[in-house]
Amino acid sequence: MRMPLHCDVAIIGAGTAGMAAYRAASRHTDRLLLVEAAHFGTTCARVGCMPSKLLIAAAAAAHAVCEAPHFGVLAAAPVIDGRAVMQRVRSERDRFVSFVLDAVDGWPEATRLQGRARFTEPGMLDVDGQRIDAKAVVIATGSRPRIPPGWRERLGRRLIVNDDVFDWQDLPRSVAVYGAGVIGLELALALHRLGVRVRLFTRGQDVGPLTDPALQALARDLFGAALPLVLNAGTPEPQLDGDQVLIGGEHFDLLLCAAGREANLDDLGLDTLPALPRDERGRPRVDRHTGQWGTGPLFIAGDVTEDRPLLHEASDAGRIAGDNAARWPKVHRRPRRTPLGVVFSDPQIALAGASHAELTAADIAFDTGRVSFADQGRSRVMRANQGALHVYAECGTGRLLGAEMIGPAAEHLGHLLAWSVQRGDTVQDMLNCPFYHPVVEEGLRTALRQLHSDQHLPDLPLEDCLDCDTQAEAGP
Ligand SMILES: Cc1cc2nc3c(=O)[nH]c(=O)nc-3n(C[C@H](O)[C@H](O)[C@H](O)COP(=O)(O)OP(=O)(O)OC[C@H]3O[C@@H](n4cnc5c(N)ncnc54)[C@H](O)[C@@H]3O)c2cc1C
Ligand SMILES: NC(=O)c1ccc[n+]([C@@H]2O[C@H](COP(=O)([O-])OP(=O)(O)OC[C@H]3O[C@@H](n4cnc5c(N)ncnc54)[C@H](O)[C@@H]3O)[C@@H](O)[C@H]2O)c1
Repeated sequence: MRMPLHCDVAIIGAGTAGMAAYRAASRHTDRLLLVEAAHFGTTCARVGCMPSKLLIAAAAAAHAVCEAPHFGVLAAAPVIDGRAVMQRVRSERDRFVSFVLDAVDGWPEATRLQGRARFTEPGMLDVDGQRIDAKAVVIATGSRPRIPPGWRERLGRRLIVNDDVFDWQDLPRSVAVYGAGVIGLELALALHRLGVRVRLFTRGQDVGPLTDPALQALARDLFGAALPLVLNAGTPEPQLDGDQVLIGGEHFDLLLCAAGREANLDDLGLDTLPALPRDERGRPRVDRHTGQWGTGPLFIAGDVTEDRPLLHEASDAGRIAGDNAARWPKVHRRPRRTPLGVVFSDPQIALAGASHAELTAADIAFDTGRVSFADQGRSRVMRANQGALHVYAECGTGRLLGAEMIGPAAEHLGHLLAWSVQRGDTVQDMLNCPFYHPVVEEGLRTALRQLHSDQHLPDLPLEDCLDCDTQAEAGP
């Protein structure tokens, strides 16, 4: 039996959250252990954010060629060299991963351990036979794709998940995609634009994360026109037919399952610990300002918590958890940022601040400012004049609460809106800011002006407000 390793903080999982936890904890102690079961390099760099955006960039290049004739620029239909597309995706992906690996390699070797960690009792872990005795533990084990029961057994290697896509040597001829959440939507659109025969199936009728019913309906229309989409498919029963997958009466080379993700919590030996608080859906009930789970020296961060599973959130949560694990028992409460989510589809989607669903569920009285991009000047110039933006502000004060949009430049407008929500701006504060011409942001100004006029808030003194009505002063 090997002697246990003793440390102040053990971190399980070397993804974005685990690495942030390691960096934060290392400011307090060098008695650290970072345990990784599979690959160092993070989900984001290896099989998530970065390679998916590389594939989307190739799809955008192909789409631009298809669009060129609409501008009077004649171009032949693009020829997609699938091997070259995937070569660039893999080599750029490897470059991003190498930066992460360089960071990990820069940390003392004695603080890194390869193996699968499980609790055997509070503060005690087993990593493939090596015992670890830790004063505090951070769980940062991420998540994995959810696969309907029986699909793996039935379809074998014809069933794939996002991880598999980015190791392709060439593009396949056809892919059925199941799940129209963020991953399904981004990958299905990219593959479709790269000439792969795609059909996107979704269990219900929602496409992407928009919660505003009018915008969700618009998303269904826009994406239904952009690619073959089957709504309300339930949970289909795909079959293997020769070397093809048969789903919805159609054959495909592959079935890409993008039906959400499951937290990597089940194989951690948590049953050896005193009961930990969970919500009604079984998710960890965590104080997101401390990262503490329960009352002892146990912290948890990143996608494993199923709370805003995004890169910047995993990084923030990891930092808070690692810092507090090392400070234990002196736990500090830290602020969190305003929610911001972006989908890199075309058109893009953004959610900033509180969503329509959250405002409605919380029974908050809010007004909505709306703009359609169909006739928005700059959007039309670019032939990107699709979609709409809804901005939500508190009744009575005009304080900006949140926004949802599908349309051009959503990744940028989403940032402006999230920053304004976080600052506590009112609609008037935003209208007081400069808007250049001609830019997509002018669409935001239209929505804000409509919201301001609908809210019937008293005008500010004229010396404080350039936009305020001068009628009263001017007289009849
Ligand atoms: C296809 C895709 C695209 C995405 N695109 C974006 C995007 O554009 N923008 C964005 O903000 N977010 C995006 N995300 C989400 C983002 O990648 C995640 O939020 C982030 O990577 C989560 O980091 P994490 O540290 O929680 O988990 P991970 O990075 O997954 O790290 C968890 C680690 O824990 C390890 N582990 C698990 N169990 C154990 C164990 N028992 N012992 C030891 N180690 C263990 C795993 O091997 C893994 O390395 C995307 C995700 C996917 C899948
Ligand atoms: N651009 C980005 O920032 C980006 C890109 C990709 C992923 N991500 C992050 O990764 C997370 C995971 O992405 P995702 O697409 O896996 O999740 P998701 O929550 O966005 O979508 C999951 C989809 O699967 C469906 N679904 C859920 N349970 C199902 C079941 N049992 N059977 C069939 N369908 C089911 C849902 O209805 C939904 O359409 C996202 O929530 C997002 O936070 C972000």
